[in-house]
Amino acid sequence: MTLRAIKYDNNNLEILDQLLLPAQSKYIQVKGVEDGWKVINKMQVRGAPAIAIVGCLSLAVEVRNEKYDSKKQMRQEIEGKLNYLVSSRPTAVNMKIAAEDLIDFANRLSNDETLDLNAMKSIFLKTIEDMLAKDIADNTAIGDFGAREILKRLTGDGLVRILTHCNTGSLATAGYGTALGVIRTLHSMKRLEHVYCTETRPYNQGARLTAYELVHDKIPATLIVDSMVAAVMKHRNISAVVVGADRVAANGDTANKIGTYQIAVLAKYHGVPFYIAAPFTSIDMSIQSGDHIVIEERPDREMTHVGEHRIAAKGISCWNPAFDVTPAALIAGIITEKGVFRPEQLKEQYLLLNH
Ligand SMILES: CSC[C@@H](O)[C@@H](O)C(=O)COP(=O)(O)O
Repeated sequence: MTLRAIKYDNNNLEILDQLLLPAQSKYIQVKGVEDGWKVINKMQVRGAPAIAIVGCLSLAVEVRNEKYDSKKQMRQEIEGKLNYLVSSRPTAVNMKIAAEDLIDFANRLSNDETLDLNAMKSIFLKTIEDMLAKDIADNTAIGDFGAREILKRLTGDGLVRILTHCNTGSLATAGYGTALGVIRTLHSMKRLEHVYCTETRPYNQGARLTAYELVHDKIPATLIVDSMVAAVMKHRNISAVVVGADRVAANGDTANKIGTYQIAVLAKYHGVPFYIAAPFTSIDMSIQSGDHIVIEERPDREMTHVGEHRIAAKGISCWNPAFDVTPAALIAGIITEKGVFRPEQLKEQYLLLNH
């Protein structure tokens, strides 16, 4: 069993094929941007932070091997390739934000007359390579802030029971995870009694990937199907729900894996605090509300089949949105690497802390 979704050494990029987990652990080499686009689009790598890191590293592999005539040519090619990578999946914002930042950075390097082509290339590559370590550091900070926030509200036996949805762990990030990072921290503090993870139909990120991570780390956990959430809240005394995000709008509305919204509605009814755990790179201040988030629709086959096996009646039509938007009013707090914010505080805190 391995929990390393992304391997990058000596300009060699490999990703753990998440379509094959948990049955097989097999790495695939990503030789450049074309491969990067394909592994993201086919969901061989998935999870908002991992998508951005793999996309950018696929560009790094290509940039290092490429011979450019000028800094201007390098800058132009970088821009075109990053824009192409952004088109691989539309909902998670991390790749788009990384692309905008890197295009802006390449422009500045290109205009800096003190730098030659080689210097521009190595500074640019180093910036991408640093994303791996930064993501892990952000996730451990999210884990600490999130655990403290949840324990602060605690009454009763001192132990918590958490419900989570989809996969937000080492497999969705460079390591440790966001919502699953909060769970890991609670477990390491010996304050976690139990985790309930949803199956997360139709792609089963919960049953295949989160369950795999929880078993790997020996965290006490139980798998439930998506339709059991209300029953678990009624019968198992859930302390908090913690999930990840693909895009958080300026007002706190949050797009995450399909099914998140209904969990938030159920949490409200049962008086369970509902948290989003996400790095600043998942916050999109360019949109005021979740109404502007484009929701990816995936092929029917992901609903009608499990692997090669058809489970739905032939001829039935399907609707398969991969994400939904949870309104800010249902969110108790957004746990980031810079602190935990109520949705209405997010904009002000982001503008203050994002540098
Ligand atoms: C830290 S991962 C956060 C989100 O990307 C995660 O909750 C999620 O919705 C993943 O969706 P996926 O379709 O598997 O890429």
